Amino acid sequence: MDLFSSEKIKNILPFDGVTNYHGIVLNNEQCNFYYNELMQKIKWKNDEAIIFGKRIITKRKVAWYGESEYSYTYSKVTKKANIWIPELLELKAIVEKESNENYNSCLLNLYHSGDEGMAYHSDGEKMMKKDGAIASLSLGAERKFSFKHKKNKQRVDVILERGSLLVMKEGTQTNWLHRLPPTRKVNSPRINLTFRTIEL
Ligand SMILES: O=C(O)CCC(=O)C(=O)O
Ligand SMILES: [Fe+2]
Repeated sequence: MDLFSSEKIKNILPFDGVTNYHGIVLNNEQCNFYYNELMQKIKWKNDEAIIFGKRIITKRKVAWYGESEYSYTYSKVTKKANIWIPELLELKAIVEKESNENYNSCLLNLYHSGDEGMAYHSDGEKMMKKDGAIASLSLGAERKFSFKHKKNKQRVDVILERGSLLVMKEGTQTNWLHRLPPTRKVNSPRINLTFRTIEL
């Protein structure tokens, strides 16, 4: 983060957490380039999860990447990571510079249209660095993203623009849930990358 860009960075949570919206960090050309590369090169798979004891397959596609083929447990199902590809390392470098943090893994989500989303949750898996930053980079369609306070249920919405960066930091996962609500207004795909630190 440099002195001049810090003006546009703001904490969107009113209390009990820091989540900084950095605005657009990739130009139009970079957005098109990485969107197309990731669509083709990522090993997209439908996600499996156990919800209320039942195994479900999501319409949304996902992929985990990192420096080794570590196993990780997410939504109660254990999966194996893929090794970084050059395009992801380039994006990781951009995000690390902008957020002034380091990451060792990335979860990618592909929402084919507005009828795919993600329900309220927080990202506090055992393997994740406690209260570590999670940097969320968005490509493709713009979507609304919502936070809900775990105790008083206060809500905060933010529009995640194409090429934008949102960094969830201290307090966010402990005190707030977040979701990507489904919407009828969007009928084109969105790719989201969340860079994280996993303790291996
Ligand atoms: O798609 C998004 O913007 C958020 C995804 C998310 O919350 C997650 O992968 O944990
Ligand atoms: Fe999340």
